[in-house]
Parts: sequence; C-alpha cells; structure tokens
Amino acid sequence: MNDVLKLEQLEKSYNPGKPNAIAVLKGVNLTIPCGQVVALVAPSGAGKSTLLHIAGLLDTPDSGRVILQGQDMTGAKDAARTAARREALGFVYQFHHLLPEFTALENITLPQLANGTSRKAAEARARDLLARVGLTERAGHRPSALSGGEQQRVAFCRALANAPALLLADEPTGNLDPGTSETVFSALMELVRATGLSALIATHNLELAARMDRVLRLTDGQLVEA
Ligand SMILES: Nc1ncnc2c1ncn2[C@@H]1O[C@H](COP(=O)(O)OP(=O)(O)OP(=O)(O)O)[C@@H](O)[C@H]1O
Repeated sequence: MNDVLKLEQLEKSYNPGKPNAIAVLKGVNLTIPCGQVVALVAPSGAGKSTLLHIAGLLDTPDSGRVILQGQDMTGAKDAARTAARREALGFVYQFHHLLPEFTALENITLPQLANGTSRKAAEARARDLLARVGLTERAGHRPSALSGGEQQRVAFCRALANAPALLLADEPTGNLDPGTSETVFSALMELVRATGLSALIATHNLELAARMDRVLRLTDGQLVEA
C-alpha cells in the first residue's frame, strides 16, 4: 500500500434539482503517495472546503470513491469513518480551535488519551512536538496567553498528536500576517518532513504552495496540475 489517499471520480452537488443547484465537484481524481505533500490552490468558492471535507470523511460524495490507506471508505458506517478520522487523519483549520480552558500541552495530550495512549507517553510526545515548533517554554500557557502564530503552531502539534497518516489543512496560515504566516508555515513543513507525513494543504498563497511537492488547482470542478 503506497498511496495514502485515492479520490476517484468524485462528484458533489448542493441543492440538486432546485433552482439554486450547484455542481461543485465534477469528477475529481487524486492520488497521494505516502510522504507526498500536495498543495491545493483554488479561487474562493471553487469547492476546496467541499473537497477537504469529503477527503476527511466529514462529508460524502454523490458519486465516486474515497480510498484511505487502501481501504474504500465511501460506503463505510459512521463508526468506521469516525475511527478512521481519529486514527489516520489530522486536521488543521484557518482558526486554531484549541480548547481555551486547557494549556498548550493539554491540548496536544487530550486527543492521545482519547486514543488510549498513557498519560506519560502522551505528555512526552506533546513535549517533543512542542519542542519541534519552538514552543517548549509555552507548554503551560493557555491559548489566550499565546500569540496567533503560537496558537496555530500548537494546533499543528495537536493535529499530529496521534501520528496520523495524512494531514488535511484548510488555509492553515490564512489568518496570520505575512511575516508570521511564513514562520508558522516553515514550522509546519519542518514537522511534516521530520515525520514523513503525507499532506493535502489548501492555500491561497502561491509562494507557500510552490514549496510543496506538487501543486494542484481546483478549477471548474476538477483538479489539474498547476
Ligand atoms: N451546504 C451547502 N449548501 C449549498 N451550497 C453550498 C454548501 N456548501 C458550499 N456550498 C457552495 O458550494 C461552493 C463551494 O463551496 P466551498 O466552501 O467548498 O468553497 P471554497 O473553495 O472552500 O471557498 P472559500 O475559499 O471561500 O472557503 C460555493 O459556491 C458554496 O456557496
């Protein structure tokens, strides 16, 4: 099994049959080999979030197949989809969505405890991840005591907490100013490279996209090599 994700002929419409019907995905095909980092660029409204939600098993296509680590997840039951999300996928969004009442360390530890990891091992991994993004000194801070860039770096660590096979990121630095965006993106790429992670990262920033292994553009409901 050398491909972490395969999307085959995905189609997705909203409000089919109604006057406001919109066909967003019209035959999307994508294969991500293990270890590959793919940039997804798309104009606003092109369907980038729709595609990431389907790839992340948060939504289902009208037709086509989603194959994660060699397993066809298209018709899988909710419990299997939830388990696959928890065990195989990591998510990063434009806004960090950290739990405000917990420290940086706890935010990275909790998903591991939920996955059955011992507290000792979970905290050790959380500290290692924080060190990799330069936040050792901030482990005990709550999100409100962290800068936007620091919050987002903690969110990256949390996404990687359970050692996912694939990272899905939707504009991970879209909420940051250009200088911070650069620093935070570099931290993300270092983490991804150090762990050999595969990733699908949506961004409007073409300079950041160019630093990934491959750039794909979502246009008129299909993916094309940029
Ligand atoms: N639940 C929904 N019901 C109806 N239309 C929807 C729904 N979700 C998205 N759409 C429409 O589908 C199209 C694609 O939406 P999507 O959110 O995937 O775009 P996007 O590329 O992520 O946009 P942005 O970059 O602005 O976030 C848009 O025209 C949007 O209005």
